[in-house]
This record gives sequence, C-alpha cells and structure tokens, in this order.
Amino acid sequence: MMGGMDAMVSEPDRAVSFAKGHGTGNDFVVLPDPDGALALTPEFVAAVCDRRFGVGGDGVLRVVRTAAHPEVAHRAAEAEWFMDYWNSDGSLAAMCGNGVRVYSRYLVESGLAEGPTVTVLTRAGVVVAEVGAEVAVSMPLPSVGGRGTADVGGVIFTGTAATCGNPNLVCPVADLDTLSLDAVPRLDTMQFPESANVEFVVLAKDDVPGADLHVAMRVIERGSGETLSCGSGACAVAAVALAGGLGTDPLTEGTVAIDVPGGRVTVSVSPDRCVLSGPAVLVATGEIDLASLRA
Ligand SMILES: N[C@@H](CCC[C@H](N)C(=O)O)C(=O)O
Repeated sequence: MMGGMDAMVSEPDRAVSFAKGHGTGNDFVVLPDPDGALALTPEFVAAVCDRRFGVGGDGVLRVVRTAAHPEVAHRAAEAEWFMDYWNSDGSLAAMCGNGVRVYSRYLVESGLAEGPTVTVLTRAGVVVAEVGAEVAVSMPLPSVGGRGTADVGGVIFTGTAATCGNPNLVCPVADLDTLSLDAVPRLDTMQFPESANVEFVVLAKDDVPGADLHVAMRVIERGSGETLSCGSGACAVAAVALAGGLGTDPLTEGTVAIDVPGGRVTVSVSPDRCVLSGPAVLVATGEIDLASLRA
C-alpha cells in the first residue's frame, strides 16, 4: 500500500519530473502534470520547496490542463492551462505574477503552447502573457485600499493595502538595507483575514528611461518568507506609488521601474490594464526521487 510521498504517483512510478525556473530570483519548482495525475499535498509541496532537503523554491507551479483539474474544469473554455500555484509552506495562493511569467516560459519552451501569446487561468482569473526575451503578463487590475500596519519582529510598519489578485500591504520605509525581515508579519486579522504579502519600498534617487517612477522594494511573502522578488507585490507597489503613496504627485497611469533584490521588473498601470514585465528563465530539469524526499 502506498502512503506519504509515494501517494503522489501511481506504481511503479517513483519519480516526478520537474523543471526549475525563476523570475528575478523568485524561484519555482515547475511540476508538469498535463492530465492531473498528481495529487499534490501541502506536505509534498513543502518538502519539494525545502532548500536543504528538497529541490528548493519559493513555490510550486503545477502545469495542469484546466479540464483536468476538478477545481477549475468548468472553466476549460477560458484557457487550456491552469496555474496551480502553491507557496513553499504548502498553502495555496490565487495569484503569483512571477510564477505566471515562469509558467508561460515553461509552456512555450516545452512545446505545450505555441506562443508568443499564452493564455493562463489562475485562481485570480485569466491572464495573458507575451513570451519573448522577457515575459510580460497582463495582471489583475490592482486596487488600492486603506491604511494598515504590520508588526515584523516587534517593529511596526505603516502602509497602504492593495490587492492584485492577492492581498498586499505596501509600506514606505526610509532605508531597505537595514531592515530585518526574518519574522512572519503580524497583521490586523479584520483587515487581512487571509494575511498578506508585505512590501517595503523606497523611492530610488535616479531616473530610469521610460519610467515615470523608479522605486526599490523588499518583500515578505505570505507563505514563503522573504523572497528576492514578488510580481503581484510589485504591481501593488506600482499602484500605490502612482496614487501618490510614496509622496510624489498622483498619476492616473504610468510606468514604474521596480528594483528587487533579484533584479528589476517593470509595471505599467492604466485605468483598465496592469502589465508586469521582466526576465523569466528556466535553469534546470530533473526528477524528484519520491523515496528520498523527506516527508
Ligand atoms: N511571488 C508571487 C506571489 C506568490 C503568492 C503570495 N506569496 C501570496 O500568498 O499571496 C508573485 O510573484 O506574485
């Protein structure tokens, strides 16, 4: 009888194929599962994402046909592929902007989609990616909310709530380098019943050609801890920055260059569109040996 990690696949398979990719250092284990044969569990995802005992990653992207996933099969007419996204702690999230960019790169490089335009269903709705030297994706339109606070290891940060398919709190800070971001943020559970990603942001001193604003950010992601980049968080930051949340004159639309610890992404926001662009690459393929993976 199979149990634990073995329950992930049917006998006699003891291995699960994977690819590894990242978008500006936000890294993912990609699990190709077109026909929905894998029964992912939070424990399996956490074990795969473990950086010492597993493959290592900020999350898992299961590549599954929409028609083959019971949660979304009724939406198969909207997009052939569903991004089944999991955070590294095994929790599910509705949106992952860098994840969509890596997912789309994988679809095209593996031949599962022709490209360069790729339509993907996420738990936050359908998004469309353009896969080229970089990958640009049309994200859910960010919505800027009210003020809120985050307690990070006893230090209180104040910011502005913003959603982009998932909840965020965008906190302007004086300096990014001196922040200690090891603790899990404590947030107002009334304002953020499902917690949130917390972004820490400064205005950069120099201009970037083609951008209306240039900022730098770090992020503590819900379910993954501090990561080197967060695409949906970057969109939330752009929306808050354009609304004047960093002290600049409000703009109804514009382009924001956002430096993250893993590189730079660009977000263009207008009243009816939000596009996240940046590098997204695949760096490895391999097989996960289920018998050796820590349960
Ligand atoms: N890294 C992602 C966001 C992943 C989900 C997030 N941790 C959450 O729980 O909302 C991105 O690039 O958007």
